[in-house]
Amino acid sequence: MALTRFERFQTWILRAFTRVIFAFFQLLAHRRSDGSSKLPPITNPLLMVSGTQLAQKIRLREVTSVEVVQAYIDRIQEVNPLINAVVKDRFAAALQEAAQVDKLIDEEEGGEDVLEDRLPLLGVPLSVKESFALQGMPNSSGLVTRRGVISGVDAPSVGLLKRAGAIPLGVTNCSELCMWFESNNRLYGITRNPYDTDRIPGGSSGGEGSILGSGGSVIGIGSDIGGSIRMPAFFNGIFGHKPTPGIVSNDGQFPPSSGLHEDYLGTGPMCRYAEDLLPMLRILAGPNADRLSLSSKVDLRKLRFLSVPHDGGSLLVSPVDKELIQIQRRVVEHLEADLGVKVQELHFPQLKYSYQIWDALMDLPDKDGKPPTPFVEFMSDHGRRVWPLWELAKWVLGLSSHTIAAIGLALVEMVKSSQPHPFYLKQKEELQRQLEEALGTDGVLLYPSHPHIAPKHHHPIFTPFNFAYTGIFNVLGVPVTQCPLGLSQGGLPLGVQVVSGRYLDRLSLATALYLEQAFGGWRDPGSS
Ligand SMILES: CCCCCCCC/C=C\CCCCCCCC(N)=O
Repeated sequence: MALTRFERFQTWILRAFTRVIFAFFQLLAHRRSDGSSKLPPITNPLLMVSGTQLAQKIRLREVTSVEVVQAYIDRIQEVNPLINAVVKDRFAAALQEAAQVDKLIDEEEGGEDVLEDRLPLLGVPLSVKESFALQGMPNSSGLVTRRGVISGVDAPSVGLLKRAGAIPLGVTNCSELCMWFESNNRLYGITRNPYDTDRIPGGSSGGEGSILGSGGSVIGIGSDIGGSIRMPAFFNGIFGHKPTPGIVSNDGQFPPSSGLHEDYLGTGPMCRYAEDLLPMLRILAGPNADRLSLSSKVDLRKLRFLSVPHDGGSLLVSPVDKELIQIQRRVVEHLEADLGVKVQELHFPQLKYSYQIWDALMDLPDKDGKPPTPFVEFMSDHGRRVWPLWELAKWVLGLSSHTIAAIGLALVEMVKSSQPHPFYLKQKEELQRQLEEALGTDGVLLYPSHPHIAPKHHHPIFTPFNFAYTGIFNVLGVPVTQCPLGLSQGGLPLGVQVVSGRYLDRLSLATALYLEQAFGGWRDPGSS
């Protein structure tokens, strides 16, 4: 299924056209930009340890929870004016809760083990994506018409983290209705990348990515139906995990899932240190954790590693940056030299239809025949319908309360056929079969996280289909861990997606721990 000459010509024209338009856009945007700002380096050593280690230090009374929470509040206050990641804080309440934790530890007579077992994250600060219900905090998903919506209860996933002892510091920005990979909306504004504030932190969990990457949070929670955990994790140099579907509850988020979206949406941990991924997943999974056998030891030498360097040349998606191809090759070389394994390079011809496959699957009805809620319905203004073309006209005049991305998605929805194309459904079946066969029960696959290293602000408008590199694994229903791999020549995070078979999340999580050791994991953007 190689591309025909005509297809290659079409692609070339499309890319050249996009480049010219973006260059023109940049020229205009440059005149309005206030320039990139450098984040201050992290000076407090408390900010340089994992959540797991912080919890242990708190339990052992080496440090108080109040000290830890205060250290994170100080860092957020230092960086947030530059990155606009935390959109509403609860610092006073968090400090009170931390004081209660310290009191509880003073009074606990059962010993450290009891606390570790019952409250593994006791006293550790947590950030939460704003689209999740967190009691007493806004839950708008960046929608102006939801201004003032305050959660009365916690989303089940957030509740589990709180019951494990984590202390939420606030909620973080996302794209409008969580359906874009730049975190910008008309309610809270635009979030910036801590490594270069002229660049995107990704989306939709971009506030999480940005605050974690900047050292203003150590553990957080995100959601992902097309890459919304993995893209921000990649662009901000942190870890993120999209679990096997059906393991972590997606309830208590806005917008709620409909159609088959529940099968594709993943709620999962985002964090700076790989050792926090597994304990967080265990907590988030609740009773479902047993289905993942997370305590079984993984011997990396016994795994089969597979590497897919690119999607094979999609007409719609950009080619993968050279530095990303090179770093994935370095991972392969490292695995072979260090573990003595042979990494097999694979190519799946269907991957070049990743966007079309994702799009076709997203339109399918649920098992009762109910189609997904149209995107435009979520945009509606207190029951008043939003007309995408009218909204576009308003946007041009600067009068719309929606982002161009949301308007664009509503327009696309308006013109596209509601019947998924059978060709793409067939491609998905074939890809699923081949992927499952390749992964088996001991396979781990490396795949680029995105074609580009963190792009400039607004660039996704010109490359809207690039999320297909992550989106394809949502519809394939496999777990994926996003791993940082150091910085590019330009000082921006590099990374890779690590994919494993269904219910075998522990394989990609173990690989993440290994890659952190080998490639250095998260770096302080202030010192890099
Ligand atoms: C401004 C132009 C808009 C054109 C829209 C072209 C169609 C692209 C289709 C879908 C983009 C969805 C991006 C999904 C990003 C991640 C979503 C998630 N929550 O995981």
